[in-house]
Amino acid sequence: MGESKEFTLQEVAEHNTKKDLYMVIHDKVYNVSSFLSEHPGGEEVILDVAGQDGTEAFEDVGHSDEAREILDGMLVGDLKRLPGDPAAPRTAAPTASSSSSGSSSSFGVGLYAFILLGGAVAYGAYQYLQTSNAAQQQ
Ligand code: HEM
Repeated sequence: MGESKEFTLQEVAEHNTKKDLYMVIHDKVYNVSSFLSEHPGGEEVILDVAGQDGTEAFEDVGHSDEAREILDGMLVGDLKRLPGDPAAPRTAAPTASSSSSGSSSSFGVGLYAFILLGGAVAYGAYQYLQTSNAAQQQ
């Protein structure tokens, strides 16, 4: 423990050139410079996330296990998120099933909870108005 190097997002952002290119995926920091010209998806897409968090870009493509093994060989350390840094993107973990269609479910649950809560409040307000109306009419 504690042996691997830690980088902040600021430090990763300094490595954003072709010859010195770091990239964050799932809060790990990779030095991708040597792989850039070999990437089957082209240099451009990787340069787009040079020095940044490329988790979403990487996972959106649905990269193979082979691609993840290549990543392992380029690991240089862990990302250290500071207070105020953007939170880690909520994409499927590398070990999750190959289907990428479930990523919106957490939002769905929150939305249902919100609607239920809103309904309960509206019902309570309605009941209250009914009773106070009835009281006035007597
Ligand atoms: C350093 C991180 C990355 C590694 C190691 C990597 C590796 C690979 C590998 C091995 C493939 C071949 C297909 C496969 O095995 O899945 C591939 C394809 C591809 N990659 Fe990446 N990739 C990386 C980052 C990215 C990023 C950030 C994007 C941005 C969108 C991207 C876009 C693509 C696309 C579009 C293909 C498909 C190319 C095709 O089939 O014509 N990759 N990548």
